Amino acid sequence: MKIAILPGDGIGPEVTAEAVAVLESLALPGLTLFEGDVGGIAYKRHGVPLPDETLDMARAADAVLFGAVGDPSCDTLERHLRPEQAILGLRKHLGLFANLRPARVFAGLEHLSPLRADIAGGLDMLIVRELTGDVYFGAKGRRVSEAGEHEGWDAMSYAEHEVRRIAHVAFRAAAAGGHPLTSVDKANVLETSQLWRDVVIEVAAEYPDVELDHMYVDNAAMQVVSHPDRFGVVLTGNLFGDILSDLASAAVGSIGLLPSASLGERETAFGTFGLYEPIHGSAPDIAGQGKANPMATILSAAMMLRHSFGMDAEAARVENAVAATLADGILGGDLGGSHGTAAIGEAVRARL
Ligand SMILES: NC(=O)C1=CN([C@@H]2O[C@H](COP(=O)(O)OP(=O)(O)OC[C@H]3O[C@@H](n4cnc5c(N)ncnc54)[C@H](O)[C@@H]3O)[C@@H](O)[C@H]2O)C=CC1
Ligand SMILES: CC(C)CC(=O)C(=O)O
Ligand SMILES: [Mg+2]
Repeated sequence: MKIAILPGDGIGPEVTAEAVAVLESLALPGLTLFEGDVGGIAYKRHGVPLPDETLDMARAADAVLFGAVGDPSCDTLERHLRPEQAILGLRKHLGLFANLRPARVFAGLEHLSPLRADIAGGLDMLIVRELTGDVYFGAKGRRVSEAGEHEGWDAMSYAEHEVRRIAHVAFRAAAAGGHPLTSVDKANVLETSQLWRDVVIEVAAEYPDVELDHMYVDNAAMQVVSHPDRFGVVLTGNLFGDILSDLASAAVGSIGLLPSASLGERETAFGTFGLYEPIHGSAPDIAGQGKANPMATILSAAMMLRHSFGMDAEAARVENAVAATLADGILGGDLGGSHGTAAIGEAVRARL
């Protein structure tokens, strides 16, 4: 089992180190780790945010553990050289169109949520976000209008096959768990969303046991914090999924708690090839201070064990250790505590 470790920028290396330590302490037989440069650090060392060697390393691996990319000193670079292009490029080149972002309040940990405990207790949803299409990957540019004004533009589009394949992922997840499925779009305004909705309705015919409803994204944002219990599986596009998952993380308690799995169609000898990363970014405001919560990355490693290595028991072991750490009040600053990155990682390992 080969894992490519891509720590990236800011808090990426700090949180990745703790997740790697958790994986190593499980003493899994035949585990080999390779490390590569990605993001701003790669730009500074190699002149590009996603060097060919890094992409080749990811391709040769059975799974990728990714930290985060983003560096304020790179924000004025031409867009194709910016650190964020590395994660977009990895997703696109590796065909990782299905992003799973589970958000749940662990039983007994409702107090970590800013929501009222009776509302927070109902938060247990899986956001299935399309990851290689939408406005993030459309044509974009600058132009000058007839009036001489500068304009920025980004094209939003989805092709039927892109919607169909992510819809199947979401319907399968809903069917397997007996959950309702909510497809989130903005079909009242966007043609891209109307096509999305039409295709989702078509796919629904193959899953007669899944209860499907459609919701506009603005309403969905409200419902995530007012009635989270009405969501089981949430199916949505790249842009809306990005925003809704940060919102869901805040409702859980912190963005430092939400993991993700990015999957495609490639199968390895061990499971489905995937890239695993926390949903947060490089958090430049706390980088280098040992303050970052590594739990989202540790939980991402647990998702790797489940999806890429078929190790459900080990995945549950890691998830239970994180829940026990939280229950014991070992909290980072993001959750009102004072524990640092290393202390949290150590506490999780002690509870494995
Ligand atoms: N997948 C990726 O690599 C992503 C990269 N980014 C990049 O990261 C950089 C910073 O972006 P922001 O919008 O500030 O989002 P961010 O997620 O990095 O940070 C947002 C806020 O959450 C806090 N935070 C994030 N992760 C945390 C953790 N593990 N523990 C404690 N607090 C945490 C940060 O301190 C900050 O106050 C930008 O360059 C952005 O483009 C943003 C999102 C995803
Ligand atoms: C940096 C962006 C491209 C990605 C992002 O915010 C995310 O995937 O959550
Ligand atoms: Mg995001």
